[in-house]
Amino acid sequence: MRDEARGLRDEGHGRAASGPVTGLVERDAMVLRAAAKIAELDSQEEGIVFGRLDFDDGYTYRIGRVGVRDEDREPLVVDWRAPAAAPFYRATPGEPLGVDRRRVIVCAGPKVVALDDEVLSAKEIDGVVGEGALLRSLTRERGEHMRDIVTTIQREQDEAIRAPAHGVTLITGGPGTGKTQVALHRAAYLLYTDRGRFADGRVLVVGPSTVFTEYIGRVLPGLGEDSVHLRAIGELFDGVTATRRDPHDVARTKGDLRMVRVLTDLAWDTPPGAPDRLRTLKPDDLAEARLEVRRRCEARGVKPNAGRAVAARVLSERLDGAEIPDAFLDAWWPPLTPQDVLPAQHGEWTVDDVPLLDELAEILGPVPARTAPAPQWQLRELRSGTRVAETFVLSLSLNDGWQLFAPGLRTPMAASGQALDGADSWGAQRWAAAIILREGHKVTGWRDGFDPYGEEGYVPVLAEPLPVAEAEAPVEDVYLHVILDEAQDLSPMECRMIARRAAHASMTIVGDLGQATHPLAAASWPELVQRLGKRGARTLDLPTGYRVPQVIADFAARALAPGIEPTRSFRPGGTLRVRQVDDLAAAVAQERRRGQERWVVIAPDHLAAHLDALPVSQVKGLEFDRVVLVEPAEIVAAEPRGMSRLYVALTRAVAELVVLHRRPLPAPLAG
Ligand SMILES: Nc1ncnc2c1ncn2[C@@H]1O[C@H](COP(=O)(O)OP(=O)(O)OP(=O)(O)O)[C@@H](O)[C@H]1O
Repeated sequence: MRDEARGLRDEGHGRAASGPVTGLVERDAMVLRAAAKIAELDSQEEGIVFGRLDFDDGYTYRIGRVGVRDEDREPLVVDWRAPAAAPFYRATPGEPLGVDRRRVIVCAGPKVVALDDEVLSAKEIDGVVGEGALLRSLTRERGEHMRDIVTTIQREQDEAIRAPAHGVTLITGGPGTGKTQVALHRAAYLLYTDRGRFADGRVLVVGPSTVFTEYIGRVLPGLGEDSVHLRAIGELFDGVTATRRDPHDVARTKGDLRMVRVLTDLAWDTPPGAPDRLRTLKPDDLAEARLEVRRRCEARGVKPNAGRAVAARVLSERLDGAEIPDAFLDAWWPPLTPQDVLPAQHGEWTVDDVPLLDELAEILGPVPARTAPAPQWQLRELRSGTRVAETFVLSLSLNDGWQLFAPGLRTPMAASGQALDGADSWGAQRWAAAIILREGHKVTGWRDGFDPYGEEGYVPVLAEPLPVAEAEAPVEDVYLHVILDEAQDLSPMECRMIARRAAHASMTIVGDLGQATHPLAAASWPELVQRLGKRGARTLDLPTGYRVPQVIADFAARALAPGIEPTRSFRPGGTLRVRQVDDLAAAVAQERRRGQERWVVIAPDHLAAHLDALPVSQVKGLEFDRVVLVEPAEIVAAEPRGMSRLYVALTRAVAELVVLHRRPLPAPLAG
């Protein structure tokens, strides 16, 4: 397959650059496709085969990260997402699906280092080897980033990953049940099943924070998928990256649906710095005129940014038909961006501001593009053809052959990729015309001119004057599938922001009501689904925890909200220590010194900086080998859903949890 891809690339490069313009486009497409394939194959070398299924009818096949076929198109390795690979994840001794033996092949680079076999039939099978693949995977060295689980996906997880794409799929489960993993593998699965539909950024995955997206960011590329958009909630509005959250009381106000009304009033309000007099019109008259403009616009569904003409008419009527100067309108009814209306407080927007900015974008409407005509100087130069400054120019450099310069650039056009040697001026013009056409301009003739270095050259006469560079119209995010992780925490305003992006999309909603900490979190899943503008969902529950050992899970479950089932844990081992201390900082330092192990300290937000710890509000979705958790009572006291916040913090440790407290433990933990 590599050879084939390389052949394709070389053939692409070989297509004559001087041929018809379609040749160039084709060449680019071919080279790009081949490069993508080569990159995919290179990235999947490790573990290209990781499984084997032996069926009771003697049939055997191998499972891998990508499908591999021989020269006759016969499958050598089945892609893990193909229907044929499903028994690898679903067969159990109770329901073997015809599988006699499932083998997991563990590789380091191209070398097989271990085999794990599981016999699913009652028959005697020779040569069974290895320990449980899942256990091995759970106990191996962990890195800073989440790694994929393709080799050990469990049955219920597989069912959630392969649920149909359409409609709404709700995946619930306690901490560490693999919800995030399932969400990411599901994205890869959807791309595999319907690449034509979902490729090119049509799948959006939303996570709670940038720390979290950073942590999980390597999983999809590791699965060979790099076209999925992965965003934190604070990154959904273009142009703003928010990482800090507001205190819970502020978050409660900002997350409330009543903000829509507040923002609407703000959007129609007088912008700061607007003039307050126009001829005979005094401040009160202008304020009244503004209300009238709003009334008329709203009656016709015109948004503020499209209201300039209405504003001009209303003012003109009040000045006996006088024309309103552009300069006045520019200041009194300027086009506004959401950031103009809601400037950042203390120099930065918070995550809770992002849905408000997004709402404002909807209320204000797009900022009208100024359709500036080509300026006079440009038309003049295009007509005279004697200067280069702002148009293309083709010149002959003694050392480098024919070169094409683009408007405003002092270097030859990078897009053309090369200079043309050994051609006469006619051949060079044909070559240049093809490249200029690719840039969107038709050449109708050539005149004499100069290149940016003053060398004589040819300036193309273009069918239309070269337009002044305009800001490109923003590409609308049309997503066809939206995956929400930690969805239990979305406020009504955040749901509106997501619903706008998911209007035409099917959805996967992933979360755990037991970990809901937002003051306006939905009380139930149907309520959340409704907030997202959807109806009904197929629900899949993940019952088994793979992160937290049972001792820690049992302790954490004491903080679990009533009515929610605790998770049964698969992970063995684990230790838990709870210590009351006099001096928290000294105790933390002492824990940090213990052994060579890496400890992560989680503390109430207001103590975090002082203890050089992670603020408890930022650990959702993350996991660490060893956790020191400081002062649970203050975590609980800090916010209305403090107990759920504590539950999140208690369920981050994979191996060891130490709880340090000076104040008495919260009642449920002490019990
Ligand atoms: N089938 C599996 N094989 C190997 N490891 C797994 C499997 N399922 C889950 N894990 C591991 O368990 C840990 C928890 O998974 P994940 O973070 O997806 O859980 P979660 O349900 O999203 O947790 P939380 O609710 O706390 O965010 C991760 O380290 C993940 O790699």
